[in-house]
Amino acid sequence: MTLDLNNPDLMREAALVGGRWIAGDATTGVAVTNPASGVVLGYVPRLGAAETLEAIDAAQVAQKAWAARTAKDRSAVLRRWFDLMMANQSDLAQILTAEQGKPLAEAAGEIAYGASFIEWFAEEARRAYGDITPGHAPDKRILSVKQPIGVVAAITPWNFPNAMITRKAGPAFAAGCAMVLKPAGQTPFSAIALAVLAEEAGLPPGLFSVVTGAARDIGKAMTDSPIVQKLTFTGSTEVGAKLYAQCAPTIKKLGLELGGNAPFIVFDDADLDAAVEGAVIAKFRNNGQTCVCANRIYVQLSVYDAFAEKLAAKVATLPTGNGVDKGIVFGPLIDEAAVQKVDEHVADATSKGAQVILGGKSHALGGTFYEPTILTGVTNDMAVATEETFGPVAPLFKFETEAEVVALSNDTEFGLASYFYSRDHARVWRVSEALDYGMVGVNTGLISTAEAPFGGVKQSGLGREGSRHGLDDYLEIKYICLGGIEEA
Ligand SMILES: NC(=O)c1ccc[n+]([C@@H]2O[C@H](COP(=O)([O-])OP(=O)(O)OC[C@H]3O[C@@H](n4cnc5c(N)ncnc54)[C@H](O)[C@@H]3O)[C@@H](O)[C@H]2O)c1
Ligand SMILES: O=C[C@H](O)CS(=O)(=O)O
Repeated sequence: MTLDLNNPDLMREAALVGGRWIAGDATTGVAVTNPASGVVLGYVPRLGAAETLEAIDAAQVAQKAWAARTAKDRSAVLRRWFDLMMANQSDLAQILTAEQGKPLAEAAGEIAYGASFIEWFAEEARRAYGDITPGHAPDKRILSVKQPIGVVAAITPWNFPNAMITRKAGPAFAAGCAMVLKPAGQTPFSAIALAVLAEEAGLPPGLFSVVTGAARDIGKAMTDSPIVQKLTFTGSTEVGAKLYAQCAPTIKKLGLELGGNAPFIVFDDADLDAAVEGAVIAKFRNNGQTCVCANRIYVQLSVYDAFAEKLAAKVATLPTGNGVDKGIVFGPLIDEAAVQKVDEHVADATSKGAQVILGGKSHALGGTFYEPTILTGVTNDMAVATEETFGPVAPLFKFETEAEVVALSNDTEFGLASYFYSRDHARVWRVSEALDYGMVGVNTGLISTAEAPFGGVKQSGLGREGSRHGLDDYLEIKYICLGGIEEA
């Protein structure tokens, strides 16, 4: 399938291994399909352990030279990469929509968001400060310097095929590391397009590899390799736990951005219209396929009916369709398994007494399109209360007191994002501090930005991506003790 690209070279049916491009084809390669139409977009090579080890070896060589360059020099290359991403934003968005399904406007937004991590870490690259600490003895001086971890392996998901990569590549290259990336099998072309632009920006050969193909084999080669000093993974908690265990024998540093089950709380003192706007973003962005999506919507009793009515009225105006068509808000779900999970959650809820006030079934468009759905009368015994739906289902729970809803919100093994609406400043402080999550959105449903430390607690992961903290996850602190400094 041909896309209408200004820069056709960005849509490359190939993987990048240690500086060489390996072509994919229909006979031996892996097909990549458009979730809106089922049409095959193209093929990427089915690579495995051998090519992964080749990429790791090349990364080890390239990383040494890259780390030896000045931070200012590395910063300039990253800045050029950012400029190229923005100059090619329309093409990158077209590729992203074609393989992931999100509407073009949302895809273009992801490109800008993804590029912002490269921009941010182009600036942070020059601020990996060390310390000189007042010593404990007159003949000694205590220094600490920050140095790059080395070769990093990255594995990323399909739901944000651009930004989940740059959120790792930005700090990694800024710190002086090299990266071997395995993108999601559903969305490799966005990763490949980033590599094409990285080469053009001046990233040296071998520093960044994109290995497509057999996930388990590629992942095992990454986790087994003693050369790989860090694994950074974004995806499900289930897979994250497996990779965590696989990294243990070589004591790798880990970055884990895993699953979520975000509560979205509407107190009776909230601005209801603002809360509805926030709920639409927090619940339905990327068709509900984000790790920080509101998975449980708790509404205080006295405003429950008004909120439910307003939310349904708003969502009913938002169109579903092919993401390339103008004005579309809801694209397809990524695959049939995603539709099945959404259907199971809706069926489970209604079988236990929930009511469907909007949607509730596959869309008339067929395929993997699903009607945006709002459920009322939802209770804690339903699957939507404990499982990540990862689709366009807004389950509305009732609550009476602040203490009750904080306890309900925290009753999960996840701890990524949380949200609440209230105009009582004392309550804002109390609830922000009481929610057991890595991130809290107060009177907003959209919190993700390069300037902020993105990440979770409990089984939602380890580490932070973005902010000034994000660079530290790719640096080691080296302590240098200077002795023998005798008095003159
Ligand atoms: N915390 C975050 O920032 C964040 C962001 C996006 C998605 N997610 C989570 O990811 C999940 C959805 O994404 P997904 O379906 O792509 O997740 P997934 O865990 O199924 O896959 C993620 C990546 O891991 C790879 N993978 C799967 N099994 C593997 C194995 N055994 N060895 C090596 N690699 C393997 C996949 O090919 C893909 O590239 C949801 O749970 C969502 O919450 C979290
Ligand atoms: O799926 C979760 C990603 O982290 C998306 S975002 O960073 O919240 O846009």
